[in-house]
Amino acid sequence: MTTEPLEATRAALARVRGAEPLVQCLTNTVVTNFTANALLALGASPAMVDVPGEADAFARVAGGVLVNLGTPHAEQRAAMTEAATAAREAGTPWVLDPVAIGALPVRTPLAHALLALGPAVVRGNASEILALARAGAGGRGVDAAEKVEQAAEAARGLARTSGAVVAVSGPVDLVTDGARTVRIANGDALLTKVTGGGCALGAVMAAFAAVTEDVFDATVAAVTTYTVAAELAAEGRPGPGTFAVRFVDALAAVGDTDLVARAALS
Ligand SMILES: Nc1ncnc2c1ncn2[C@@H]1O[C@H](COP(=O)(O)OP(=O)(O)OP(=O)(O)O)[C@@H](O)[C@H]1O
Ligand SMILES: Cc1ncsc1CCO
Ligand SMILES: [Mg+2]
Repeated sequence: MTTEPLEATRAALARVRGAEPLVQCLTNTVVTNFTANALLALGASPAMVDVPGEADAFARVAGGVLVNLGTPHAEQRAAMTEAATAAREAGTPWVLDPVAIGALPVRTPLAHALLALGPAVVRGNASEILALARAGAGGRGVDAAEKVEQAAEAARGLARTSGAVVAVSGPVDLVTDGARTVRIANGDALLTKVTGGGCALGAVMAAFAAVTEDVFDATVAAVTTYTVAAELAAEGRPGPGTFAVRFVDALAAVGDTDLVARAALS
């Protein structure tokens, strides 16, 4: 890290809230509303601009872009390639979330093609990262079949070959740029009982990357803020529906005191 990670996280969160970065999301139909609410609660400004003919221009003015392959219909696939190409040209950091790749025949080659367009961050569960690194067959639908540490070496290799920061989610998240690796032991299993727990994290990474020079610092800050908020929301062990609502509230409320008290970075 360029700065001590907890300090970098606190500073990055303040920048997100101060700058209200515009985050373009090309994401799946399951999690669109949850993702927009998570970004708004955090202090960012979401825009689900995923139509060919609009995606290019928007990626040039957005602070960050999310490309999530959860439900990649033909029109959205065209817009994804458009947005990623424009983001690369304009220097807009963009996040690739290769949802459920491995065996599925449309999204798997699409993920590899998008990877070649230079995402700033690749975010996925262990099975998705192993599949993108061509070291695994993929997960069970959108869920991981492997543990985070089983994907650690593949994540480092993928970071080195692609130039992206790679983030593997799970009970303990791992973030690597191929040289540096940080683990974040925060979060709550309730995040896996609500759809979009991983998908909204990708959007939050785009918001942090929009306001942070070092993409590795940005990604660590995003995961730390997001998973500490999940811990706040999980207090009292609510059911999954109540947790989802409380999580949005917690993204708005999470602050320095919570980060200092809870962040478990190593
Ligand atoms: N057992 C757990 N304990 C604590 N936090 C967890 C646990 N499992 C996942 N998380 C957290 O949940 C978030 C989403 O991670 P997960 O690995 O479930 O993503 P995913 O499989 O891509 O999700 P999605 O269903 O959105 O595709 C991350 O912030 C991670 O830290
Ligand atoms: C359930 C589901 N199916 C495709 S995308 C998605 C959201 C969680 O990844
Ligand atoms: Mg996922």
